[in-house]
Amino acid sequence: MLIEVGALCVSLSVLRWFLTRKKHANIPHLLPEVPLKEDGPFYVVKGLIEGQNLPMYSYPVLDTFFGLFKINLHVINDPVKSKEVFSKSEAVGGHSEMYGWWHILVEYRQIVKGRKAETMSLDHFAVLRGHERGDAKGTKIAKLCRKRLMELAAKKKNEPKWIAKVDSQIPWLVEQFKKEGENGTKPIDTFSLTMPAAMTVVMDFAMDIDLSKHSDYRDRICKYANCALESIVKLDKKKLIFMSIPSWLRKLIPLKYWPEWVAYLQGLYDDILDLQDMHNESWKVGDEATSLLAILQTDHAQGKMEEWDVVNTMQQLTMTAADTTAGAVSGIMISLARFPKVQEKLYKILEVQDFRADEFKDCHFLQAVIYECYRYFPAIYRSLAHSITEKTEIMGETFEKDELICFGIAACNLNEKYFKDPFKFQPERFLNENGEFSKSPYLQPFNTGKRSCPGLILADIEVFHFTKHLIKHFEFKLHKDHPMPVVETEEGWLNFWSRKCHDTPKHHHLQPKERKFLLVPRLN
Ligand code: HEM
Repeated sequence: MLIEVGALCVSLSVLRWFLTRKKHANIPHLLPEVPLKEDGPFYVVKGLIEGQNLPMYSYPVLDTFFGLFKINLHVINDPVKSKEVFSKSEAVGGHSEMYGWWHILVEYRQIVKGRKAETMSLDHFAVLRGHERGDAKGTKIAKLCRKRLMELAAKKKNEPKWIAKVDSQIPWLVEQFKKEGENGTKPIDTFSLTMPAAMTVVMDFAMDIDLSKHSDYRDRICKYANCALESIVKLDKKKLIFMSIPSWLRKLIPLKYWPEWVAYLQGLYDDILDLQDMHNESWKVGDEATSLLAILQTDHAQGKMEEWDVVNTMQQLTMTAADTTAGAVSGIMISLARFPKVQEKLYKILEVQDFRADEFKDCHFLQAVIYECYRYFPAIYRSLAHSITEKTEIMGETFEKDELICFGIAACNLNEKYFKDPFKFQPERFLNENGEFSKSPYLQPFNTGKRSCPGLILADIEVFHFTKHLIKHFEFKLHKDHPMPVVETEEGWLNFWSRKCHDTPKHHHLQPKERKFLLVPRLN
C-alpha cells in the first residue's frame, strides 16, 4: 500500500513538474511583488521598466490550479527588435487566445436563436481572424477587412469628412463638460464623455450613421464596448473553464450558469444588426460604397468574405476604436492639466493662428504634445497578445504554436536608451531643428507590423482635432481634492499610476490613480 501511495505521489509530482516546467529558461520572468490575483498593469509596467536592459521578458497572465493551468505572455522590450519581429515573422499573426470568447457568444446566440444566428459560424472573426499559413482563406479575409479599413481612412479626399465628424461632436462635448463640471467648478472624469464622442465618430466612419441622432444606441453601444473589452481581456477562472469545455458539453449547461456577459453582449450584436438595417435603407449592393460597411457588404456579395465577417468587423470597431481614442484624448487633457506651462504654450500657439489647423503640419507643436502624451501617458501599455501560429524562432528562442508574444509599449517609452530624460515631459523632443514634428522610430503606440493598429490614420486625425478644439474651449486644471503628483523622476512617474489589479474596471489599460480634474471654460 505504502509503495502504491509513494508511486502515486511521485507520478503526480512528475506530472506537475512537466506541466509547470519553464519552457524558456533564457527568458527572464518578471517577478511581481504582489500575488498574481492582485496584480495589475502597474506591476507589469514597473517590472518591465526595471528590466529594461533585457530585450525580452515574460510574465504569467494566468497561474491557477496550483500551477497546472499557466499562461505566460512573452514581452519584447526592445522597439527595434519588436518592429522587426512583428513586421517580418510569418508566425506572430494569430489571435487564437481570444477566439474562445467569440465562440461562447456565437454558441449562446445559436441556442437562444438570436437574430441571424443561423448564419453565424465559429470562425468568422473578421478583422481579428488569425494570419496563419495553415488557414489561407481566413488569412485572406482578415487581411482584406484590414486593408479596406486602412484604405478608407487613408483616402486623402476623405480627410475633411473625418475632420467634420470630429468637429460635429464639439458643441455636444463642450456642453456636457460644462454641465457635468458645473461650469469649471467640479472636477470630472472626462472619459465617460469622450467615449461616446469617439464612438459617434467611428460609427459614422464605419456605417455612415450619425449616432448623436440615435443617442440610445450610442450610449448602449458604449456600455457594451466596455463590457466586451473587460470580459475579453479578463482571465477569470469561470471564463477560462467555460472556454475550455468542449462545445458539445457546454451546450448542455443551463444558460443561467453561463458567464453573465455572454447574454448581455447579445445586445451589441442586435444593435449592430439594427444599425446595419438602418444603413441599408438608403444603400444597396451596386450603389457607390462610401462607408466601411458598404465596402464590406460589397465584398461579401462578391463572395470575398462571409456575412458575419462584416458584422464582426463592426463589432470589433466598437471594441477597438472608441475606448482607445477616448482614452488618448482624456489622457492628453490630464497631462496638460499636470503640465500647465506646456498647456499655456500650446494654447498661445493655437490662439495666434485662431485655432485654425486643418492638417498636422499646421501645428507641429500640437502633434508633438500628442506624441509626448502617447509616450508619457502610455495607457495602452502593451500591444495585444499575438498567438504564435507555428513553431518558430524569435530573438534566438524557439516558440511553439499558441504561445503568446507582444510588444511592451510603455517600458520602451520610458527607456533612456531611446528617449533622453525619459521621466521628463518634453513635447519638444518630437520637434526637429526647424520646429517641425518629427516622429521617433522607437515610439510605437500603435505597434508596428502586420497586425499593428489599422485605425492609426483615423486615430491621429481624431486626437489632433479633438485636442485642438477642447483646448480652445477649456483650461484644464488640477483640483486639490484629486491630487495628481507631478514629479518628473522614475519614482514620481510610477507614483502617478493606479496599483489596482486587472479585474478592476478599466484596468485592461494602465490607469492613473486619479482621473478627475477641472475643465474651466475659456469662452462664454
Ligand atoms: C489613439 C487611438 C488608438 C490607439 C493608441 C490604438 C492602439 C492599438 C494597438 C496598440 C493595437 C494592438 C496592435 C498589435 O497588437 O500589434 C491596436 C489594434 C487594433 N486597433 Fe487600434 N488604436 C487606436 C485607435 C483605433 C481606431 C480609431 C481604430 C479603428 C478605426 C482601431 C482599430 C484597431 C483594430 C481593428 C485593431 C486590431 C488589429 C489586429 O489585430 O489585426 N484602433 N490598436
